[in-house]
Formats: sequence, C-alpha cells, structure tokens
Amino acid sequence: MSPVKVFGHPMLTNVARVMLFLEEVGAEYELVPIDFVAGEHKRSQHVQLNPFAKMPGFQDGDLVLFESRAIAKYILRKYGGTAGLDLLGENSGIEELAVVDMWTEVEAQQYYPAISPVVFECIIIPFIIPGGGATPNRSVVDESLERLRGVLGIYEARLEKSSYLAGDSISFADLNHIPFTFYFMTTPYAKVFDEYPKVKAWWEMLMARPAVQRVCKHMPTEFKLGAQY
Ligand SMILES: N[C@@H](CCC(=O)N[C@@H](CS)C(=O)NCC(=O)O)C(=O)O
Repeated sequence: MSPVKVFGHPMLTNVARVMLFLEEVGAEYELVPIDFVAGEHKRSQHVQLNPFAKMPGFQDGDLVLFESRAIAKYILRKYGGTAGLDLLGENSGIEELAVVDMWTEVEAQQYYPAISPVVFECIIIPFIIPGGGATPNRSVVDESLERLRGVLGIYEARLEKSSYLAGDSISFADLNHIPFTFYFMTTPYAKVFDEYPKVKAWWEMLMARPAVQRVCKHMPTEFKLGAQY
C-alpha cells in the first residue's frame, strides 16, 4: 500500500510537527514538496487538500486531513500501537489521559501564542515570507517575552515534580513544543530558557530524541536575506 503523504516544506513548523510524529512511530511516508515561495500552497491542487491554503496537507488513501495537531493525533492512533508508543495516554486511565489533554491545550493556548510572535518577528517575517526583510517589531517581541516568561515559570514549577509535562513519561504534549521552540532557540532570546533550569533540561531531553533530530535537520538554524530554503 502506498505510504501516507505529507504536503509541504519540511522547514515549516506545522509540516515538521506532522513529520515528527511519523518519525516517532516509524511510519513510512512520502513528503510531497510544496514551493511556498512560489505560492504553490495557494493553488487549487493544494487547496483541495487544505481549504485554508496552508501547509501541511495530508493524505492517507481517501482520507484527507489538515490541521497539524489533528493529523499528528491520527498518526499516533493509527501507528502508535504497533510502535509501542502511547503518547496520547489513551491506554492509561482517564485521569492520565486528561492530564495529557490538559498539557496539550496548554501548548496550543498558552505556550504557542507566547512564543510564536518572537519567531514570526525574528525569523518568519524577515527571512521566510517572500518579500520580507522587515526588522523585528521591538514592542511585539518584548510583550511576547514577558508572556513567555510567565508560561515558562509555570512549566518550571511543573517540571520540578515530573520529568515531562504530563508525568514521568514523554507525551504528545511535550513533543508539540518542538517546532516553534527549535526556531526560538536560534533567536537572540534563546537565553531566556537559561532562567528556567528544569525547562532547559526538559528541552535538551526532547532534542536528544533521534526522531526529533531527524526532523530538525531540515530546519535551518541560520537565516539570510534572499536565501532559498
Ligand atoms: N493551524 C494550522 C496552521 C497551518 C499554517 O499556518 N501553516 C503555515 C506553515 S507552518 C503556512 O501554510 N503558511 C503559509 C501561509 O500562511 O501562506 C496547522 O497547525 O496546520
């Protein structure tokens, strides 16, 4: 049977998220490149897969999905059992499952809104979006860093009690932090994490995972104006 297909560019955060979970479960997949600089994601062929004209698109036979976190859950439900990975906590009790769900929401509702403006201002707008080049908006960056410090303080307290956010085993909630944090760590503000030793150690544990390393090698750590990624 043909492998599942991921449509997008592997350097993009939400494409990387989907690839990460495919790599974690060891599933076979095909990455179908989309030239976003040329606006290929806005053309009808891609819009049939993702009506919001965003990446990734995802196809498994007749099933077409968009929204990277939902795709990632599908991947874990389809292949996680064979891989012996219960990252969603579905084989545990409803209490453990609820804790994974809670920290998964924290990533999407608290962490992502705090960290992403810094990544947008420092990397995505100046270097990746075609026609970029704008310098970072200082007040957006400062406000986001303040918000991020608030979130990281809560993570620090949590990680004093357990190795990972949802307990002593790694979960979906932890791994969802990879794509944006990876790029944040290439900004001049990476040292914010040094203020939170438990968070820093947790991040290093996540980065040491072979699947994470395989996906992150497609994500640049240096950015230049006019470079083709
Ligand atoms: N919530 C969506 C966000 C998708 C998204 O914004 N993808 C970005 C790449 S990481 C994109 O397609 N950007 C191109 C554009 O907005 O034109 C998801 O998680 O899949």
